[in-house]
Amino acid sequence: MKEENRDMPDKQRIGILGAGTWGMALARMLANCDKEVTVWSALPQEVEQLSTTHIHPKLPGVDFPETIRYTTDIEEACTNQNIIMFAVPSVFVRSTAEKAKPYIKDNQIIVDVAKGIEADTFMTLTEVIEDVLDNDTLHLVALSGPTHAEEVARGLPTAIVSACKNLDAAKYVQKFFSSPFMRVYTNNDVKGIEICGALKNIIALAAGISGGLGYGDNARAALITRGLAEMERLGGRIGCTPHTFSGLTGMGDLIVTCTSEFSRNNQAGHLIGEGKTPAEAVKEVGMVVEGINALPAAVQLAETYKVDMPIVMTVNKIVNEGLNPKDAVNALLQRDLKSETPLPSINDVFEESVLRKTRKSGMKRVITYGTFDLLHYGHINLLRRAKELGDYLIVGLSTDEFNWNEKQKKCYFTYEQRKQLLESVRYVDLVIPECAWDQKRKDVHEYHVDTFVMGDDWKGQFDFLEEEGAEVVYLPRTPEISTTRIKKDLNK
Ligand SMILES: NC(=O)C1=CN([C@@H]2O[C@H](COP(=O)(O)OP(=O)(O)OC[C@H]3O[C@@H](n4cnc5c(N)ncnc54)[C@H](O)[C@@H]3O)[C@@H](O)[C@H]2O)C=CC1
Ligand SMILES: O=C(CO)COP(=O)(O)O
Repeated sequence: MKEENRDMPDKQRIGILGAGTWGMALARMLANCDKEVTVWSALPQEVEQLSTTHIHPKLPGVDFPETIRYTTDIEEACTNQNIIMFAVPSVFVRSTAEKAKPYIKDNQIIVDVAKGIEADTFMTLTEVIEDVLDNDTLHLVALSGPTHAEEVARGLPTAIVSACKNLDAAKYVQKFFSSPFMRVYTNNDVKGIEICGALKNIIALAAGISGGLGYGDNARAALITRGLAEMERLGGRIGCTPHTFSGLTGMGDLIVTCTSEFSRNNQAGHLIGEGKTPAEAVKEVGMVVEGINALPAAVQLAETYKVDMPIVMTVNKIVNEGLNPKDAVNALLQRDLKSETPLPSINDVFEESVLRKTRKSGMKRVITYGTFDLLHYGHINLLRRAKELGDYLIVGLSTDEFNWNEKQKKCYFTYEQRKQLLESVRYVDLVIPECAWDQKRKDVHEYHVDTFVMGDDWKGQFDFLEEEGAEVVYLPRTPEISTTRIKKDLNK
């Protein structure tokens, strides 16, 4: 981060995009901390009302400093600012970024405080902004935590997290937003922070629905705890840091949203539990209910990553498929009995920590696929050369079902036996199941693969993986040996 861009001669300045309750609560806090605050809104009547009354209709009893400037001109809000902050509801983040794009300078710090995941792209909101602005010099920060606008606007103690891959930018935002009543922490797990922010809203809908049905604190505590387990499971598969989920943006925000009378998601859920339709509930709340917006992406992510998320799925059935809330809760309770998540083994922890590292992290990951039945020196030659292309070798091992259904091939050794053999080869770091031809594209992303390796009998057939960012290498096979040959020779 170039420090000189932050050295502005006068007061520190911020342009806030969005004049809802959260944008305005932060505008008030920052203006009271002597920051120069400009608030942009897409709605001219909102700008008119705020600049004449200095009152926000959804934050009654809160007065806003007259120093705050209001505008409908996004160029004015984005020009010459230390920070530009996105505070519009998630569905408007992309269109607002498109409007702001011409006025964003290099090295700009951009903070997002909205919580959600875009429905069609499954991008988190800093990813959406990054996608639109398409400028490598920008610093994108997610600012998130258990922070109801109604309390921040009244100066009540609050803690929040400034998350950015660039520590200097995270610290800059930490300092900028620290106030006598707001304590700001840093974190570099941006994806984890944003996944937490989006998913906790869905769990809060569930908590509200439960309350609306007349269920008590026990049910709410169960939903919070099991909801957190669902968030952690998905986060773990995506590669987020486990600790994030027990932090302010995970457990903290989940607690506040599932228990507070101020929560829009909790309120909407309550109304749905009492029998209102989701549309009626959203209308009655009168502010954005992000849990509903986040449902399509959450469901898709759970299905794509094959993560069990029963609470999220149940809320989706109620909100989007018209399932009766009472029946839905009964179905949730009647599921197969199981244990609470077991502690991962030391090996799992190690694998997780390796696989979480993204490409360009310095560790080069290689993947290869095959059946590896009757493991022989030709296999070992291939595995050794594959490992030499990087630091960490993953083997996608064809399952017995896949071999039988797709290749009409029956192995001598079972999948578990073949897996055990491969795991004892010193070149192999991880064995994963290969269950379908088309999983390779997904694996390349999920395991942050740099190099895809196959024997040269497959030459040309996997070149399409280069589009996914992996280098594709075909290694010459050891000519005189193969499993088929061994079987044939033994049958002589
Ligand atoms: N309210 C809260 O306590 C907190 C909210 N958040 C997040 O902040 C985001 C905003 O939430 P709120 O301020 O509560 O929402 P809100 O419902 O109060 O925001 C409505 C605002 O959206 C803006 N808007 C309306 N139509 C627009 C358009 N076409 N284009 C651009 N902007 C438009 C307007 O300024 C309007 O006032 C959400 O993602 C929410 O999850 C995060 C933390 C706390
Ligand atoms: O994110 C929030 C509090 O941290 C706001 O949650 P609600 O949108 O449910 O009010």
